[in-house]
Parts: sequence; structure tokens; C-alpha cells
Amino acid sequence: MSSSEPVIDVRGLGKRYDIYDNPRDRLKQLIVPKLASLIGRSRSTPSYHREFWALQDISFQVRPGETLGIIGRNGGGKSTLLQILAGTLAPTLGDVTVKGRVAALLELGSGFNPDFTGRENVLLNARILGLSREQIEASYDEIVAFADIGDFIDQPVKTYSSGMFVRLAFAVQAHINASIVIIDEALAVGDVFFRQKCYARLEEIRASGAAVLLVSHAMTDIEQFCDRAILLDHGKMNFIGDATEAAKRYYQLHQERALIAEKSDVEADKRPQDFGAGQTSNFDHWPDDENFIDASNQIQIGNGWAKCLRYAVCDTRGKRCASFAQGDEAVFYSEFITLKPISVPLAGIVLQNERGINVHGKGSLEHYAETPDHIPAGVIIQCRQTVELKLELGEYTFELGLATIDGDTYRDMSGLNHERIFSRIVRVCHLPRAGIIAVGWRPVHHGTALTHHGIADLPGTFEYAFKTNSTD
Ligand SMILES: Nc1ncnc2c1ncn2[C@@H]1O[C@H](COP(=O)(O)OP(=O)(O)OP(=O)(O)O)[C@@H](O)[C@H]1O
Repeated sequence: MSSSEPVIDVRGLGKRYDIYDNPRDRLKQLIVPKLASLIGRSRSTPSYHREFWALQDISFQVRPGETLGIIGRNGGGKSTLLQILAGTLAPTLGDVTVKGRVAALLELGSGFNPDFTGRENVLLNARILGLSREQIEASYDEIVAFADIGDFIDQPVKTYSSGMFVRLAFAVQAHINASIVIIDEALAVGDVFFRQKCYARLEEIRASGAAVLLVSHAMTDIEQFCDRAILLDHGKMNFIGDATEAAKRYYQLHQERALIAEKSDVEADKRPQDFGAGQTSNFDHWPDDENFIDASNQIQIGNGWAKCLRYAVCDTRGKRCASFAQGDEAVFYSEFITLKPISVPLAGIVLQNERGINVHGKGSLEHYAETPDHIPAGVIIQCRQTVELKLELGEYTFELGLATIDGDTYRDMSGLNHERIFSRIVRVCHLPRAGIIAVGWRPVHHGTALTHHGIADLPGTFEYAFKTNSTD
């Protein structure tokens, strides 16, 4: 198979479910048409169900070595699509071509027999998945080592914890030399060490030329692991393309839904506060115009409530700067204008390294910045954010964004968990490719040139104590 030939080819896929309000209707639907045809009245048979299209007009291709993310809000159709690709569900419309052996990490361990030992299940499962006796023998030790469940391998799997069960099931699927690997949130289970191991293994599988399909609600996984992603919304393909872009659109979609609820919060009768109209800036220092980048030439993804006017990255003297020494302070300035009234503004930046990994994302929310609860339309929001660049040497791209959240949530944040807060945030304006900064060596007179090794310099302490060894 040439590397450009797709291993998955989906064209015009549709999946319809027939919804019955009660079991009696289901029975009627089964019997009445048959009776009607017996008495020659099949044309006027009533229908006892509603049609629901879980997937509509889905078309895409996946090539060997590619990782495709599938994202979407709950009920978007992700699992339905994966089940069709895995062959456990039939499509209603369209053509689905899947070439090669499929490892489906959907309901992990569903093929295991609870009374058999782990060892027996591995052998049985691998056989069912199409491995020959020789292939099983060749990979058996690797599977057991990967699962890392110790002596439990010789115990019946009904005695396993759910974590052990998943580890073993994942281990089998990850070693069957599949040409397509389908994963539905399977990696959300297990501890962080096991997840890291799973991702490392998936990288190997992908490097060996297999195609990987990954469903996840964790956009960081999608952005870091996938080349492209499909965004499903109510069963339709809202977007297919670059994974980072898909993740952004996922959030945007999320906000557009939250927007309706949010709008009622921001009432026109809320009196605008004094926003210092006519002043150049409320800050003691604001860089001169020549330091700013005009944001109207930049890509801005937004919901129309505000737009970014301009921004600047400066050194501590307020001069435009794109190249810093490790540990220097960078100052990010930005100006947004509100086009509609918004609640509490949440502005911030995200720094990504050369591998596209978010190494730092922070803003007014995490800094608990002082802000009014309501900002009317027509106000220029000025932001100044400092970041100590205690980072690995290298180039970093930065993103800028403005979001909003209702005042009650902002004030009650300490009592709410992250998910709760996050679900109430409406993303207003986002500049995904605002610019690049470089972090280089710090010229040193004494001490070490590098402040740390690795991506981040984490706050911490180190102490020594010395004592004489009294046994000598
Ligand atoms: N057997 C079924 N009968 C009727 N409707 C169904 C059936 N299975 C799924 N659906 C509906 O199809 C839609 C898509 O479901 P699916 O499970 O594929 O979504 P999903 O994107 O995987 O959601 P989640 O993120 O919550 O897992 C949902 O509205 C769901 O209620």
C-alpha cells in the first residue's frame, strides 16, 4: 500500500436512529406494517417513531501514519462514528472503507472472559484480534510487561481492579500490529504514568505507519497528539483540518452556546462605570505607539463582542522586544475594544514551544486582577501582563485572548472547581498566532548559565546539611 493511499475512506456517511416514545410503539412498528401488507394496505401504514440523525454527510480520509482527532460536545456523534469505523455499528447511508487490521480501544476488555486468567485472556483476545500463534508468542512478553500487573497475570480477571483490567486490555490492543488504532477516551483511565506509557506506545505505533483515530474531550491531547481533527456538532462536520484550529473552534462553539445564557446576564440597564474616557491610559507607563503591532492585520477568532486593536511585547523599559535572555521579564500589552457589553473581562496569553506544547498560559483570571463586573460596548480594555521567562532556551509563539465570565462566578472562584469555572467562560476574541519571542542564554559573570534544565523552571527550594560520620 502506498503511503498516500487512505486506510480509512468515508464518503457521505449518515447514521439514523429510530426513536420510539415507548416499547409499545416499537412493537407496533414491527407488527402493523406486516399486517397492513397482508391486507394490501401497506401504502397507508402509519409510522410510530421519530427519526434522529446521529451523523449526517460525513466525509474524510485518513492516511497511514496520520493521527486524526475527533472532537465535539456531548452527543456530537463521536462514539457513533468510531463504532461505525470499528465495524460494530452499520451506517444508514454512505460508504465506509477501512483497510487493514483495526485495534479498537473502545470498550476496553469487553472481549475478556472474567473466569479466565489474564494470561489466558491475552492469548484468547490476541487470537480473536487476528494474530497467529507465532505472532502471539513473539509479543506475549511485551504485552505482559506493558500491562505491568505483576502476579495478577495468573489470576482470573474478575479479581482485577478496573485499572488493571484496562491496562491489560490496552496492552493487548497496543501490540497487535494494527494498521488502524481507534481510541475513545481510553487514555483518560489509569494513572498518569500509565497514560504517559500509552502515549509513548501510540507514538511508536504511529511512527510504524499506523493511522490513529483519537476521540477526546481534552483539547491539549488533541493539539499535542493529532495532525488534523474533525469537529462534530450535532452529527455534522463543523470543521476538518489543523488540530489546533479545530480545538479553537471547539471552544468557540462551546462559547456560542454559553453566549445565549450569558447575554441575559449582561443587561443594558446596567449603568456604565467611568472608564476614563479621553485618557491615553490608566497605567503609569504605557509604551509609545511605535512599539505596538496593529491587530487588524492578524487572524482574530471571535464571537463579535470585542476585537483586539493592537498589542506589544516589550522589555521592562517599555521598548518593543522579541529576544530575551532566560529569566528576563517580558511585558505583554494589549488593547481590546468591546463591541457589545460583556461581563468580567478575562485577558491573558499562552506561550507555546517549538513542538506546539503549551508551556505557559495565564491571565487576569489566575492573577485575580481587579476588574468591574460589566463593561459596556465601546470601551477600550487595556491589559498589561508580565511574565518571567524562566523557560528552556528556544523560540516560543504566543497567543492573546479575551474572554468573559459572569461576576458571581468570578467572585466565587475559590469555591468552584476548574471544570465549573471553565464551563462558564465565554471566549470573546482570540489571536492564535500573535507573534514569536526567543529566549536565549543569559550572559553570566558568575554562576551557571542555565537556570534549569527542561521546559519549565518551577519554584522550589534546596537545602544541604553536613555532619561528620561518627562511625569512622
Ligand atoms: N442507540 C441509539 N438510539 C438512539 N439515539 C442514539 C443511540 N446511540 C446514540 N444516540 C444518539 O446519537 C447522538 C450521538 O451520540 P454519540 O454517543 O455518538 O455522541 P458522542 O459525541 O460520542 O457523545 P459523548 O461525548 O457524550 O460520548 C446522541 O444524541 C445520542 O443520544
